[in-house]
Amino acid sequence: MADLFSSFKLKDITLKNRIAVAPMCQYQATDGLINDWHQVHYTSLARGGAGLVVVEATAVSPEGRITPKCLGLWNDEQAQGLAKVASAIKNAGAVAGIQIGHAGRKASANIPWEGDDHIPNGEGQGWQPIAPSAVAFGANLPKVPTAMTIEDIERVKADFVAAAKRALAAGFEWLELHFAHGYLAQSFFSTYANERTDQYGGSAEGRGRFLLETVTAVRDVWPQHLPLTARFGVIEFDHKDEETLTESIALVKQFKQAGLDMLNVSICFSTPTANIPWSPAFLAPIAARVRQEVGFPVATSWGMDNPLHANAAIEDEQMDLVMIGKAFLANPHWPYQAAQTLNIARPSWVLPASYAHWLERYSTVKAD
Ligand SMILES: C=C(C(=O)O)c1ccccc1
Repeated sequence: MADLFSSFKLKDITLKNRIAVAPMCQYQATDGLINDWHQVHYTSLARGGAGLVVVEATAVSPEGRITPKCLGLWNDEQAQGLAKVASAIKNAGAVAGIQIGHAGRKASANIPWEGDDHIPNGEGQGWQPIAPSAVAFGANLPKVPTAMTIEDIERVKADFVAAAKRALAAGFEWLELHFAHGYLAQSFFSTYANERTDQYGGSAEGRGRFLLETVTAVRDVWPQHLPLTARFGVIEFDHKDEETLTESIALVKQFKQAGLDMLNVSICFSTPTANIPWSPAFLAPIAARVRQEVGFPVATSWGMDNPLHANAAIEDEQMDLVMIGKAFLANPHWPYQAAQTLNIARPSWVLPASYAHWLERYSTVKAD
């Protein structure tokens, strides 16, 4: 029976444990380029003992950024910078992953601690968002986006393909498509956002077409021996959950047929009216249902910070990988804390030798 510290092989990539650092936007970039913040941030997380580190939502085009301070992978200079991050993650003993996405109607926003709202037209570094339909998210993101033409749709799919190629060239070995959290791909599938009457709207098949075509197009350029994954919201918590789950799982089955290797199960975040039942491991049963019905590996995050919950989710085969987010910001060595909590032998050795040696030696903790 696998546990949190069992290895995990997906395609030709083997993770040393089931702990992944979830992608978490840092909002520290200028023109989509990394800087010292990202280099230190990801290197320190990778040294913390996780098997996989997934770099934050990285935009496939300038208008695909959530905020002006988001990372990008739409040019070679950005890829060259990210190559240093990928190398540092791998040198620290983790697999280097990256999430690529497009923010859609949630784009052109101020960073969370500077408003977390759409940048007013004509002010600062804002731009006009694009989306499946001219329907605003609402609340703090009231801008009405421009409805995408078929040419726009083709361009954005090509942007995903180009970003995937750049991620590969930069040395990443794990790719996650950002299909969650009310961003562009999620919004194509959402009836809250997609009012199209063409082949990219209407039925669940029509609303899923952009996502499925993007998986197919990226799979064609992402090597078969490397994991291609997606973070996808399968539940909205809007009192229509069974309908959303049923439609979402049917689409995920098509993703699998198109070559997706794993799903990072998340929340739709397509409407400000959702009532999310925040609680420890609350998505684990949802992840287990996707894993069971689709028949491929899943991960999830949100409330998985307790090592006992994370370990149980793996032991009980609810999921194959646990995505830990905020807990890593509070403690970059979370795997060491988890190893102690789970009574793993010589827990300090989940960390690099330069740390493990001192943590284990001259211990002042009286052995039982
Ligand atoms: C910045 C986010 C992302 O990149 O997905 C996000 C947005 C909403 C909730 C959680 C995370």
